[in-house]
Amino acid sequence: VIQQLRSPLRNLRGPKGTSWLYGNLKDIFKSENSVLHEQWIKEYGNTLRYKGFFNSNRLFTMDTRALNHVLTHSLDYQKPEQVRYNLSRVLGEGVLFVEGAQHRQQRHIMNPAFGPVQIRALTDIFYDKAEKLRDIWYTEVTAAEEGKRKRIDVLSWLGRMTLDVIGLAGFNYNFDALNANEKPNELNQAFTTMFQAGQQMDILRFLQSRFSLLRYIPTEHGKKIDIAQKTMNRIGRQLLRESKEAVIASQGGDKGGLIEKSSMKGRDLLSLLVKANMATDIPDSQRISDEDVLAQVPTFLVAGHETTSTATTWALFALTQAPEVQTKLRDEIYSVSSDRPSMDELTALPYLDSVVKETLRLHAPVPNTVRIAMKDDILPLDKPFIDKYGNQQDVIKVSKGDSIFIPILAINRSKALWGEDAMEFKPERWEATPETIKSIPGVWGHLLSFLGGPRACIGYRFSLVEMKVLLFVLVRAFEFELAVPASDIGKKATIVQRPIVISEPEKKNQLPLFITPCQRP
Ligand code: HEM
Repeated sequence: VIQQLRSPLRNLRGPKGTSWLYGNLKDIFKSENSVLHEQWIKEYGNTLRYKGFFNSNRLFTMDTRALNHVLTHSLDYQKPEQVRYNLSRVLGEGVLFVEGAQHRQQRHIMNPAFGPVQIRALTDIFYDKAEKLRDIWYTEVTAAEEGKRKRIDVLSWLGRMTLDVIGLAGFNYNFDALNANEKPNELNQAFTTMFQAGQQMDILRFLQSRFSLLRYIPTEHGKKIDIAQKTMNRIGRQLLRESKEAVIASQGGDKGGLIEKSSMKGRDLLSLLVKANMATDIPDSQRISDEDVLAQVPTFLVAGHETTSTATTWALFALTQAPEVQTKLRDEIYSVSSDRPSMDELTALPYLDSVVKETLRLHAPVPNTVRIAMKDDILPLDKPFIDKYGNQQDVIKVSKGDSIFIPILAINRSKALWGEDAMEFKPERWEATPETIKSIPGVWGHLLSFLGGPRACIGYRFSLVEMKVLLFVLVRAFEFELAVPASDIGKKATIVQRPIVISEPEKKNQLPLFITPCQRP
């Protein structure tokens, strides 16, 4: 209460809360991502406040200078305590969870594993799994009865593909999720339990995330997470042990052979991380503990699996809605003679690049995130705003504890930044982009999709190459058509925004497509 009374955000204009407990959050949750925020911008301008839990004030600004300040000062703007609690239940203290010096230390050790050279070495894994998916789809659609077309839920298949990829590329573990006849293996089951539990919200969980004393109350949901966590931990330790043994063996056994940080040759991310952490040419103070290394296994799974499969699903959706784009992309792909171009050849394809950028712009898989101010601060602005007293303000004042919404999707599709056609899927826009987007503080492509600053997505290169391989292999082999009317496709607003068929709510997330093998000219 005191924090709310002293917060300068109370002087900003914005909508009234519609619930004493949820403020405007339920309305936001009920509507499609960003839609309500975009209405508020029209009503109150670029900088406003809306109501969060217990009607607290939350800052919402589209000002790219202010957002840049928040993202680049990651020590002063951290993840909210309740988000961190929920993350830690599922992930342990991985890089997605930790803050401050521990985060800097983990990122420092992990960054090299995500460099272009390391991702190049993973490209074969992407191709192996993309081709396996292509062959499965081919068998499914050609086995359909004469005259009947088989609907394929591309979202779930792409999810299996990216799970297999992150298993192998992340820590040399074979989920074999693309093997439809096999029961999901132990780690897959544990991960699914955790992920589903992580997405559910009830009143007790909500209160537990806010009030630490309540965390001692045992719940069914908590028990499930505990069991899944034990499985993940056991398998994680085994993978870590294997990685360490492999590193030692590759350096000529444990007879004092020196491990150079620059000699990273193992392919999977965990091995690279283990190698970098065991390197003899880094000071001990830079090393991270085994527990911290272990926490990266579920972190990679959660952060790197659904995000990429969702992005590729939206790319296929967009292609079904723009047949001319699909044809143009296929023509470009056909111009490549090899079925497996190298990572460099793939990244040099301009239209494929534009399609991927445009998908990540308009269908950002993570549509927003939130930060908390750790101290009183002043955010610089590009453009002044008018407060609720009608006065012009040239900066935004925030106080310690204030919550700040980071509008990834709203920035990605802002008409002020991208032009009047910002809501349309147009890969051609990337041939000549407006100057205004240069102010967007994103780590890649002037987009906020992977965020920016020290907490930007570490896996963006991994994801881009994986998406490009998938689109190359799939669009080369098939034509895609939506199996339901486009107006029946909606977006479900959770952490990752996935498609739903509005008329089939019981099926949860899905994207049903008709897939036709194409005849190469
Ligand atoms: C299209 C795919 C992806 C998207 C859109 C995406 C998006 C994001 C975003 C928005 C964040 C910042 C979240 C926040 O701080 O609130 C993030 C962080 C992160 N991502 Fe990704 N991501 C993708 C793929 C991946 C992949 C493939 C990996 C790993 C293999 C990965 C690993 C991570 C990690 C470890 C972090 C935490 C970084 C830190 O806090 O230092 N991501 N990602």
